[in-house]
Amino acid sequence: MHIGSLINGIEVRGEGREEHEIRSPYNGEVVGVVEYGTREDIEQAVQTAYRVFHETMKKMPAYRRSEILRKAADSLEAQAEDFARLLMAEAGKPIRDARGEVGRAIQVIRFASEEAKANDGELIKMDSAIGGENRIGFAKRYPVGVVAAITPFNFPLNLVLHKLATAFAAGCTVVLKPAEKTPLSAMKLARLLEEAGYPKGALNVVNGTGVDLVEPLVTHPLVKKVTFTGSGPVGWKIKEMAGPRKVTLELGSNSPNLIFNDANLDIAVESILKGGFTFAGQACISVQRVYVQKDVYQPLLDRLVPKVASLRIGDPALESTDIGPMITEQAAIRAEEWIREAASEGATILVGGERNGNIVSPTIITDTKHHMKVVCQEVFAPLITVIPFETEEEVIAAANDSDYGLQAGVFTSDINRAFRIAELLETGGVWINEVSTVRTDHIPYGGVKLSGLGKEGVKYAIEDMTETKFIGVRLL
Ligand SMILES: NC(=O)C1=CN([C@@H]2O[C@H](COP(=O)(O)OP(=O)(O)OC[C@H]3O[C@@H](n4cnc5c(N)ncnc54)[C@H](O)[C@@H]3O)[C@@H](O)[C@H]2O)C=CC1
Ligand SMILES: O=C(O)[C@H](O)CS(=O)(=O)O
Repeated sequence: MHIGSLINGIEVRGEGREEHEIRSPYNGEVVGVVEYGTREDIEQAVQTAYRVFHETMKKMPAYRRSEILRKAADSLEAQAEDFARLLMAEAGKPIRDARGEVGRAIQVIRFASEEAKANDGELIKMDSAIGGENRIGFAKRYPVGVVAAITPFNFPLNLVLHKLATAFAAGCTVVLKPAEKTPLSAMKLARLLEEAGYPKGALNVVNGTGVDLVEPLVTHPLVKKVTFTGSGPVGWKIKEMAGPRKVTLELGSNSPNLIFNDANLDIAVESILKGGFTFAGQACISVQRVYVQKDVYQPLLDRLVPKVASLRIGDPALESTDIGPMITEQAAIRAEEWIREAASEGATILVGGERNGNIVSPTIITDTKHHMKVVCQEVFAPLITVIPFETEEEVIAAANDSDYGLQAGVFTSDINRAFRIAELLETGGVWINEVSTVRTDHIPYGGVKLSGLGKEGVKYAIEDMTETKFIGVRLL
């Protein structure tokens, strides 16, 4: 696959644009070539998106947007295996996980198709206010206009769709800057959406690095909303750049998962295994800190360690592979350094801790201290720390002692405790008897503290791509 950027339905390439190879994170094979767009391409893309918003999208009825999205979902379903193989090739995602991502992406488009037809406002009970008698009031939502979308490498299809499908459902137009490590699936998706009926220029994609392209994109006067998913420092910098525009930030975390002594340990172990190691832990809600009540600390480890040790590491193309490569060797080296640093300060590596090129073996660390990077920062690698606790108060304090707050998991069979803790955890979402890593695509999703700002989840993302206008009538 050789791609450029997509502006007004035309793929722009050549004319001095730099070529970059996309290589498999697993074996370094070239899987595609991308030509980086320029600042001028950003200008053209935004101007196009602005024109198409006013000339076309504003006139397109909701039923038509819904139909186009339905067609896009059917088309993605028909090409699901091709997309899964592309995700596997460019991101190094094990094929079973890649298929899972495509399955979710299809659902995202279907949810967006339904939401395109949902109510876009509410009736206000005007006579609740003194002086409101004899009046009718509406709060009606309108699309904001041009949305700038910036996305990360780890879910290169689904997280892109969380922005593209929702913007279209809302009636907005988009300029997308996908992750430079995974632009191929984003471009294939853009073509699919146009074939399904997105008007030319409703979706524009400019490929290249964030350093080069994001500032001119998010500061453009015609951009009304910025939606970013990626790492914290970049996200908060973008928010500063975006000034008065609406901004959604979906950022990282070091998710806490709490296992009480009345929990079903088999379920907890299976869930941690999946939630801590899927896609080599490169998910922002990956299980990172596992707090286990003292009575069940050793029994949990006795069950978990052999299962982690038996995870199959290797070629993401194989159906049997559980753990593939990390996205780059630098990312794997960083994880290895953090593990070594913790070990040198007294932590115990119960399993894993080794690196071979881009691959970090699945790792469990115990005897950690709170200040260690593997505990207090986002590891974004196949690594969990397991920490004992005694009381409910103690574990709530420990879980909340974090700069992040995205999602958490609590395992207990005491429903009163479950709700008590859910109220007290400082995160955007809490699962009971499920790990932090689980996300269905229609729930409100987004962090507090340094984990982000605003919510995604189809309906919630759409709300954030609209402005509410009040319209009142005085009955004469
Ligand atoms: N809360 C959420 O929903 C999610 C959060 N993430 C977070 O994303 C991170 C991993 O993804 P990456 O792709 O490595 O993140 P990243 O922040 O490096 O890149 C994300 C996007 O920002 C752009 N970018 C990078 N550096 C930039 C700069 N200096 N200025 C402007 N733009 C820049 C990139 O080109 C890319 O499009 C993790 O921290 C993870 O937790 C990932 C997925 C979902
Ligand atoms: O959609 C998801 O599963 C997550 O948003 C991906 S990530 O945020 O965990 O990276």
